[in-house]
Amino acid sequence: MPHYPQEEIKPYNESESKAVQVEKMFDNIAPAYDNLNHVLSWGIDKSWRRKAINCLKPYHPQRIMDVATGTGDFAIQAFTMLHPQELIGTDISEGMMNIGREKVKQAGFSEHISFAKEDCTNLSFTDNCFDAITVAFGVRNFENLDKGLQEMHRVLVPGGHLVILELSEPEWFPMKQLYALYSKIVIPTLGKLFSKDRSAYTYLPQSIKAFPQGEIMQGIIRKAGFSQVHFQRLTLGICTLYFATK
Ligand SMILES: C[S@@+](CC[C@H](N)C(=O)[O-])C[C@H]1O[C@@H](n2cnc3c(N)ncnc32)[C@H](O)[C@@H]1O
Repeated sequence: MPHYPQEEIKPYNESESKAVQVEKMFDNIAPAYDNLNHVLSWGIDKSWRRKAINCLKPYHPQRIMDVATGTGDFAIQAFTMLHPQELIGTDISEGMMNIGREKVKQAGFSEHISFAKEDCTNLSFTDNCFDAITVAFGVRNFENLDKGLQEMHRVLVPGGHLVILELSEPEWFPMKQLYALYSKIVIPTLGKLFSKDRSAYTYLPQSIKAFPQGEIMQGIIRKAGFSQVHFQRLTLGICTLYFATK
């Protein structure tokens, strides 16, 4: 049974599970993902990622997992800024990770960054084994948000940190109105043009709209067992950064 509205928003149909459809969708759009990502966010996603990784700098995490790593941008950026001994990128889409693997190889980081197919709502790792976990634009896609957060909490060491970046809907004029136009017209049109998968880019704004934001998401993260949960709205509320401690 879905607990939150976004768990009912699925890319293609009502019959298959959200996880199966999300995996298919990201396998489909993988070749277009990086270009579209940077075009749709006007490149601002890079500064959001830097801001998120900077939260971890004071703690010098040595073993990091980048959940929903996709094509590996966040993993590569985190490795470059934090120099951990080990960084594992996990995701349910092999199509996305194959592009990430190639980028990691090109960057010469293959010894330090690895990839593994893992559903975050059922991780295969033992308890207390990561110093930090990052997730960029991933939690909105989980079939069961509570389970995903509980699993991340389980595999973090006590005192370890979780950083989440997620897209959000701006609440105030004029960004609220601008974003409404952008998400209804620009995102689906460009998405269809570049990726040939119109459903994927109507799913995107619908899932952002349904996803719990700000104080509500803060409460959900606390409920999974985290303490000191803080959040910060970025770029007038288009994105929100959450930072929590186990
Ligand atoms: C929008 S992409 C984000 C990729 C990357 N983090 C970035 O910043 O560009 C979302 C990713 O979440 C992955 N994903 C969705 N549900 C997942 C789950 N339950 N467990 C692990 N990864 C998941 C998708 O396969 C996809 O690669």
